[in-house]
Amino acid sequence: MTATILDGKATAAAIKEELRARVKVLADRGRVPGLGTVLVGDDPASHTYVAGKHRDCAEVGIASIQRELPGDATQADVDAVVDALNADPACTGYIVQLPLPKHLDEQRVLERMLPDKDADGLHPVSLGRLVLQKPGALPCTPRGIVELLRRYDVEIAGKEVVVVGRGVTAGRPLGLLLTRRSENATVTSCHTGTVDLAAHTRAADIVVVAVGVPALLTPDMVRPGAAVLDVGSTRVVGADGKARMVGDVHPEVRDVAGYLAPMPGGVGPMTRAMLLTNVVEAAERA
Ligand SMILES: Nc1nc2c(c(=O)[nH]1)N[C@@H](CN(C=O)c1ccc(C(=O)N[C@@H](CCC(=O)O)C(=O)O)cc1)CN2
Repeated sequence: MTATILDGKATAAAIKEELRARVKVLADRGRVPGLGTVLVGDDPASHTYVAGKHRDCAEVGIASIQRELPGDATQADVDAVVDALNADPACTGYIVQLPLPKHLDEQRVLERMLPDKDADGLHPVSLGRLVLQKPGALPCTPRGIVELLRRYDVEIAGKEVVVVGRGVTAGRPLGLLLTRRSENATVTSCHTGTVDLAAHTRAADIVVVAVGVPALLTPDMVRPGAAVLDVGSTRVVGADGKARMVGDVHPEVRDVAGYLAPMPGGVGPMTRAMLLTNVVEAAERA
């Protein structure tokens, strides 16, 4: 068996097309949405991701507000940028690119944001709304995973889902999202403390891996026909001395799974598309 590829790139392109039309309606009413980004330091991956977010904005007609701070910025420097975005009427919503440099208190920065301007769904109030199943911005990676499965008609309701990883941007909120009444999956959360990971993954209809351990999920750990989504992304240097990004799913899983969201080209582009969706929805609510 060769898995059907859950093509996040093509799906994100279709979503952006839909968003372009919605942004035009807003713009015709004089309400162009604006996305702000706060980027601290010179981590190359973070710079790439933020640049991609602004390219996406340009594609669909969302205005961009970019704020960059040096790697030695103080907590007060970051607070000042957050306060300015909170007060800026042109900024519908914004994100603080994670991770922040180690000397900064990430949680304090997120908590300083106005919850209604949280475009990422990572503010404690947004996460609380998710727990309570109240409307609010949803974290982009989990939302992208659910949207990708939906658009490929992969049944979620009643299915056994194993989520490997409990980070705040992906694994932990994904469990909350999938167990909402509207999704109705049964979710097992696995992590570094899980004793027999393979026993869990082998019993799953859907496996999502988001830990950052290259090729952690091997073919023998997957039930034939299951849907597998790779969220991990680790920079490795090959024998040829060249650096490349690798996922958490072993390439041969493609021969066992029924569906595969690969890395690259699966969940990552959906994360970006869901950020735009959150911003457009916030502008439509305002
Ligand atoms: N404030 C946030 N910080 C971070 C988030 C987030 O959702 N909000 N998620 C990640 C980084 N991220 C977006 O910010 C992100 C990561 C990867 C991709 C992506 O499209 N990756 C490509 C592969 C990588 C590449 O080719 O360079 C893919 O999967 O096809 C998009 C967004 C952590 N920080």
